[in-house]
Amino acid sequence: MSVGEAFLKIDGVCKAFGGVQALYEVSFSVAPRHIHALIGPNGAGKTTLFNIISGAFTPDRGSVFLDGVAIHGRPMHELVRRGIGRTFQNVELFSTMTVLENVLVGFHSRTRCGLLDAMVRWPWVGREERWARQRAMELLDMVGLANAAQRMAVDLPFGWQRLVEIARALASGPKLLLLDEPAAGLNAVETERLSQLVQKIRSLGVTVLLVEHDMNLTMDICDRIVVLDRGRKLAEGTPREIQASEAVMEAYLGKKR
Ligand SMILES: Nc1ncnc2c1ncn2[C@@H]1O[C@H](COP(=O)(O)OP(=O)(O)OP(=O)(O)O)[C@@H](O)[C@H]1O
Repeated sequence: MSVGEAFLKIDGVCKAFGGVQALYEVSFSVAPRHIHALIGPNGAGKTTLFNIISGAFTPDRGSVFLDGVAIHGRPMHELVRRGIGRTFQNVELFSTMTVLENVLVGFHSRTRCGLLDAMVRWPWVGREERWARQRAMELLDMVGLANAAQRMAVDLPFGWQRLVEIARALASGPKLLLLDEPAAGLNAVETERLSQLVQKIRSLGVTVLLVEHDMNLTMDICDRIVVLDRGRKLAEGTPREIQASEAVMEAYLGKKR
């Protein structure tokens, strides 16, 4: 892939926490509308890299480019506006809100309405609200949870909560969606549904970068895979290339297949 084709470019990123070098000189690119996975053993640095891309952490060295623009070190809210959406390893929904309200929160970066506007209730506030509710219901329909819209989010089975989180991330209109272990805790049927959902999201023009331990899912749906090991990039390639890599088998899959 030439640099011109990269939608997300990670360039020489380093990050240390005290004496722990969580990431060292990590570089790779993600092409637009690709599904790209980041895999590696526990502590490899995957979540740290997600946190850098989404603006939670600043790299010690190196750069992150989104569509050619340097975004490292920018605040999270700006990165959401620039088109980065994410979900978390431990699902982070608002416990006192319904499913629909949780998704509506995701529209905040796209609507004009501030606290004062909401109190005054200009006519356009109502229009924005109606638009956001309609879009939120469409997103819930897309993830298969339209019927659960009025339920409290915390009352849903864990697998469904993950889908709500994806719907909320989509509400911000991302161009790049970061999914942190989306299949964790899902049963086989839910994982199959997730697989179809991620491919549908890509078909809508969204680039997807996911951290995932479920190798079947990763090998099935990803165009390319980057393998991290102890903070360094160990390998990169197509699922077939990664499966055939001796280095990956040794470091990550324990030589057995
Ligand atoms: N906020 C932090 N403070 C101190 N050390 C951290 C912090 N975040 C991550 N680390 C350390 O950095 C290294 C990489 O952690 P990270 O969570 O990025 O790995 P990971 O590949 O996501 O692991 P897992 O698969 O277990 O989630 C680990 O040694 C971890 O203990």
